Amino acid sequence: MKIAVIGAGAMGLRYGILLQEAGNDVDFVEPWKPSYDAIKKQNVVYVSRDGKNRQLINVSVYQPNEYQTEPDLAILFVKQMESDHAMAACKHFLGNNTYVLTNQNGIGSVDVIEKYVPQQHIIAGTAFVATVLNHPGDVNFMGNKGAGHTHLVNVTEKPDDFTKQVVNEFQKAGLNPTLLTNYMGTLWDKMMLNAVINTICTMMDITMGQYATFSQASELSEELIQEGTKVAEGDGVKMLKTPEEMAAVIQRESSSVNPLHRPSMYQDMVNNRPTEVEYINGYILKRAKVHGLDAPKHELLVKLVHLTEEMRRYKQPQ
Ligand SMILES: NC(=O)C1=CN([C@@H]2O[C@H](COP(=O)(O)OP(=O)(O)OC[C@H]3O[C@@H](n4cnc5c(N)ncnc54)[C@H](OP(=O)(O)O)[C@@H]3O)[C@@H](O)[C@H]2O)C=CC1
Ligand SMILES: CC(C)(CO)C(=O)C(=O)O
Repeated sequence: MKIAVIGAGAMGLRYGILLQEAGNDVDFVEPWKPSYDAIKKQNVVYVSRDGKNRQLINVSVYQPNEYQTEPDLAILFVKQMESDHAMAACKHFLGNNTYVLTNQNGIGSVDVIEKYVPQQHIIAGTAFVATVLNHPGDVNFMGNKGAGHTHLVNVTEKPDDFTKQVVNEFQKAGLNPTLLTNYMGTLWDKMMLNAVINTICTMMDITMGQYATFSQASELSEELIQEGTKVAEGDGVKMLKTPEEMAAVIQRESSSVNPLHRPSMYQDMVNNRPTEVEYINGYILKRAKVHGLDAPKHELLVKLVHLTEEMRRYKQPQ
């Protein structure tokens, strides 16, 4: 399969390299100039696992304006707030048959992608996969080979033959995909995990494994998920799991799958970037307001994350 990965950051590199190793023809199209320059100069990407066994992987990287190949599949893996800019820069190579796939955190980018490709050609979903970008062109895959899993779902909720081929390629690449047919339920499911783990680990400056050792972790996770679930129900979304089941997933992902990981929101916070909180807890809040519902716990978390973002200006550089 001809695949163009839009965004050669942490997750773009992880998916692209794994799909390349599984035999696909993968190019990286990188709108972020410092990353493009670094990869082009090195001519390779440095890949380590849990910070060890650093290897060199050959990749092909292009800037959007120089890329003229029409891929079967484009995978969008930039931060939510970069989605529109990246899609606009890449629209010239998206052909009538190209599908666009996103596994970004939070909810929002499908609305952006719909401006550029028809709904029938959008595969959404989520990544239960932890990755850290040390520097442009230098990535750390957290977890052992084959760690993590993905959920894929058509926006139309009608899986077609091409989507099944994508699932097959994800399987070969060790991305452990499950094909689902509940579009919004799938996105909300992962968003609830991020609304707990990303936000709390960022605020508390802790790893996922450390959160799992908190004596009231399950209770706290469940409270936040319950509040979010009421909003999802107001939106007519059928959640994939009960709040109890979701809290158990968070506990398992934190204690056994990614105990050493500091979620991507934490990485944004310490690197002085805006976080994606508005697409996660902030999304819950926005939908609550539409339905005249309250979501005070998520509202507080959003404010605290923004407070921390703004207060970085008083911190001394390390
Ligand atoms: N990392 C993870 O473990 C996971 C991430 N995700 C999701 O995947 C998506 C991509 O995230 P991730 O791979 O972590 O992040 P990236 O590695 O792509 O991005 C990290 C940072 O790199 C810089 N950057 C990258 N692309 C651009 C650009 N086009 N323009 C300007 N700056 C850029 C920005 O930092 P700066 O402003 O400092 O230049 C950015 O915040 C997000 O939606 C994320 O939530 C989902 C599951 C797991
Ligand atoms: C917590 C994790 C790795 C999901 O498994 C994630 O989505 C992130 O770091 O943003």
